[in-house]
Amino acid sequence: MASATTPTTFSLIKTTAAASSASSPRASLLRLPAARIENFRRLAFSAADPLFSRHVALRVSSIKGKATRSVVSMAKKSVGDLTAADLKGKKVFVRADLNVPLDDNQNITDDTRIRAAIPTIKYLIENGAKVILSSHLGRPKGVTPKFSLAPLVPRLSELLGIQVVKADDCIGPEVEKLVNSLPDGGVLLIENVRFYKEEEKNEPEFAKKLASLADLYVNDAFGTAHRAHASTEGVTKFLKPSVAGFLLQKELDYLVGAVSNPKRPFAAIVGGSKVSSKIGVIESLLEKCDILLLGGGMIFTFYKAQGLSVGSSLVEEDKLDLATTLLAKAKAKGVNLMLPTDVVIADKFAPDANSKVVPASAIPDGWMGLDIGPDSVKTFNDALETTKTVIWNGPMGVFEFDKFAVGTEAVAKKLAELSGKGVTTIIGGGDSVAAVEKVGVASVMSHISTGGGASLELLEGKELPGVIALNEATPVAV
Ligand SMILES: Nc1ncnc2c1ncn2[C@@H]1O[C@H](COP(=O)(O)OP(=O)(O)OP(=O)(O)O)[C@@H](O)[C@H]1O
Ligand SMILES: O=C(O)[C@H](O)COP(=O)(O)O
Repeated sequence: MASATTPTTFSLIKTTAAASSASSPRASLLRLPAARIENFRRLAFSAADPLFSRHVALRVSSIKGKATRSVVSMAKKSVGDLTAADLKGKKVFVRADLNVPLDDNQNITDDTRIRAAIPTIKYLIENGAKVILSSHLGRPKGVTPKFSLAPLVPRLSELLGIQVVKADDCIGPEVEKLVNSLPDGGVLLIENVRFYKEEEKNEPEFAKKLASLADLYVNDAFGTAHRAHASTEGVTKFLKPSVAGFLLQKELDYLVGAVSNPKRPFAAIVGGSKVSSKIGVIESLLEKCDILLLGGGMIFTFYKAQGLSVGSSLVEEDKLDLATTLLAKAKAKGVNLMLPTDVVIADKFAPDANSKVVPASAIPDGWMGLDIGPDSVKTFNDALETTKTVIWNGPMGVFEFDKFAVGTEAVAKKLAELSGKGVTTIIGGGDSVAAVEKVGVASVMSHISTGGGASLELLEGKELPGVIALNEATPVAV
């Protein structure tokens, strides 16, 4: 049975580009309340976006039988589609991304990814499944004790409310023995799959061995969904059904659904170190957003492309033409692309550097820009005031140094304020998530992605191998 907070699907329409223009989904709208018809139109319209049509379907949900709102979901079979009848006594291979940071004493310093994996595991154990839980940790070359998953067992057990059993390997007779002794509703954490080089090489024989432990497969490892590895992609060839976990689904709902089909005005804030690592994201967002705010180290390449002096700020000389092209593209598309008007400059790259605020056009030689200035914060805040959807990827400055964290923290605070007013706020992973957590406003955002690389690839419009490999959801006529 679905838990009280788990949306229960009572109708599902696969909104491929073709389906959205066909008459059947439109006809099915007639049975929906007026407010939800508008929602549906928005969603169906966005099916013209090829990424949306491949990853996303319309899901009309109910909680405890009460019709709620339409939410977008991927057109992949979900763990929520499996009932107790499908799961009781079944061995379920769950791939999660439990790649959490550990300190020198093997203490977990951020358990976000463990907490994010819990709803799927809980759903499975509450429905009587035997869960074989797998993950990678770090990038080990062969068996490396410091990358063992053992330190995760106490926290997992605490969050699940049961004692999680740990295997010393991820394949082999000892693991099989532990699987066979698992009770219904039990959880076995198998060892780091990356202790075998075959994992990252996606070797079919290794995938087959992992798959042989279970009856069916759930992928909830959003953070690793951009990797075609044995435990994320290879196993799906041997386990049917292979379905999406709740976390994977939620990430796609926001990073594909809400972005392809935003409530407007839609603003994107892109920062980070280099323009070269964000080209794909900027180009993709330029197709969708109304306002694009740029910050971080990349702005100096844009300034220099416009003929400004940037002192010793970070510049990618080989991307000057690209910056000019992106500015022209934004103009042609009617996107309001805004660069910071002032910057905080430093006399060295250090936390205790001397600093001052100058207009973007007045960076002296020998000084480098490490944050956006107060005027820019105000201008950005004013621009964000009117928005209904905001996505943020990449810090505004070198936020690791307190002196240069002001711009990034101001954006985090503004997004928290907007979230409180009903604006959809999506934080796209990596350093921006760290910044939001540092400010203590993570819990108020609409969605905080658990994937750095994976969220970036999704925002670039790429398909994720770990998602593509899953079974399609069965369309249900309304
Ligand atoms: N003006 C600047 N000069 C130099 N480095 C900067 C500047 N502004 C931001 N950075 C650096 O950019 C880095 C983050 O860039 P990155 O592109 O990796 O962001 P991200 O996309 O949020 O993170 P991830 O790649 O982990 O998802 C931070 O370490 C920050 O210090
Ligand atoms: O931390 C991450 O981004 C994911 O766990 C993927 O890790 P990887 O980059 O080592 O594949």
